[in-house]
Amino acid sequence: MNLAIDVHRLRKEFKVQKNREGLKGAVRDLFRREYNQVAAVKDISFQIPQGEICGYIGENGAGKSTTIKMLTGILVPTSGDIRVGGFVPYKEREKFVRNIGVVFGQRSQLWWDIGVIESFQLLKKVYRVPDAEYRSRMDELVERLQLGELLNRPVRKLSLGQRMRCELAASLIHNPEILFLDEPTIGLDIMVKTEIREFLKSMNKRYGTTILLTTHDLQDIEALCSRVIMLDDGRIIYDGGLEELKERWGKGKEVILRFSEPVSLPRLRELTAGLQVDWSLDNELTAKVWIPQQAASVSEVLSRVVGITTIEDIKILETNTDDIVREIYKSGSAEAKKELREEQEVTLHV
Ligand SMILES: Nc1ncnc2c1ncn2[C@@H]1O[C@H](COP(=O)(O)OP(=O)(O)OP(=O)(O)O)[C@@H](O)[C@H]1O
Repeated sequence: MNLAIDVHRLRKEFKVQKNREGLKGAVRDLFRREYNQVAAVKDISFQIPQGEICGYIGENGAGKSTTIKMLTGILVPTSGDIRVGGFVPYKEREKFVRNIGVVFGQRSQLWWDIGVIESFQLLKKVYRVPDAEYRSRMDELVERLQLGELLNRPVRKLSLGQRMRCELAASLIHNPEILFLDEPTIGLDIMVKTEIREFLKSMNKRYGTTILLTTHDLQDIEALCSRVIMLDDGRIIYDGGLEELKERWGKGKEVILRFSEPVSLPRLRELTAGLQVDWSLDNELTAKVWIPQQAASVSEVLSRVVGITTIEDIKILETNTDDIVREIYKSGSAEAKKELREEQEVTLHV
């Protein structure tokens, strides 16, 4: 397996100045500064194979940006090993940057006062992209990201969504193997978010571009990532498939059924006797059933009720990823949460 990103026991500590209290303390600080060491990333290890789109998530201050800055060579790690595209990012800067693209949603890599196309031409020179390659690449990016009308406008005159489309194009001018995206959809409306997600998916498929995506928007993760790495207080608390995460931590499913004839709660409960599911009625034709993860499957419940009358419509609602991830953040550990749930199950069965 070819690895795009290979990280072993990566650590970053920052030296933070201590502020002593009061005026006396402030004066003493002027003469003799004291410092604390703060660990932002604490000995994390992970590997990302070429061509994967991986979500890198965590609450504010978890250490995501610090990791991305080390992976892109902006920060030097305190300890640990990193290889990105075969390079040690902070050592082999010039060769290394030709392999990667970076988009920081909150910061621009384009020159504010000049036309977008001029920024692109400058980046072409920085990355030493041959003319023919640049032309065919630009044709593709302009078409896919609908940049035609934006090319001659200065960046400061673009809307956020227009600027983000240009930022993406800028990060891909040199066809990098690995793309780092830090909050690429922040502040964008749903239409632009969707366009950007579709674009990223197609780039990944077409060129096998590896993407590491940092985001607070879990819809980005759902749309793009098969894998997610979850960070809390500088440590990895989950690294695995998104579906697995949902299966492991989802609490159950709610199924809404619309019947062709009136149904009663006692009848529904009687039909599903023995399954620990919970029925309620919205109106005489519409019933809701909550199926806890461990209690029964949707098909078991449906097979019991299917005979009573025709089912006109079925809607299955799963616990959404936002809820699952919020709960894991709250508990601080995916493992701790699992133990907690197992405990609850034991209590339930007693
Ligand atoms: N240059 C720095 N000097 C001191 N501390 C820093 C520095 N950069 C980051 N930190 C601290 O390291 C921790 C991790 O910060 P980081 O920016 O990596 O988090 P994050 O997960 O990207 O958060 P957010 O979602 O808010 O961007 C925080 O406690 C932050 O205050």
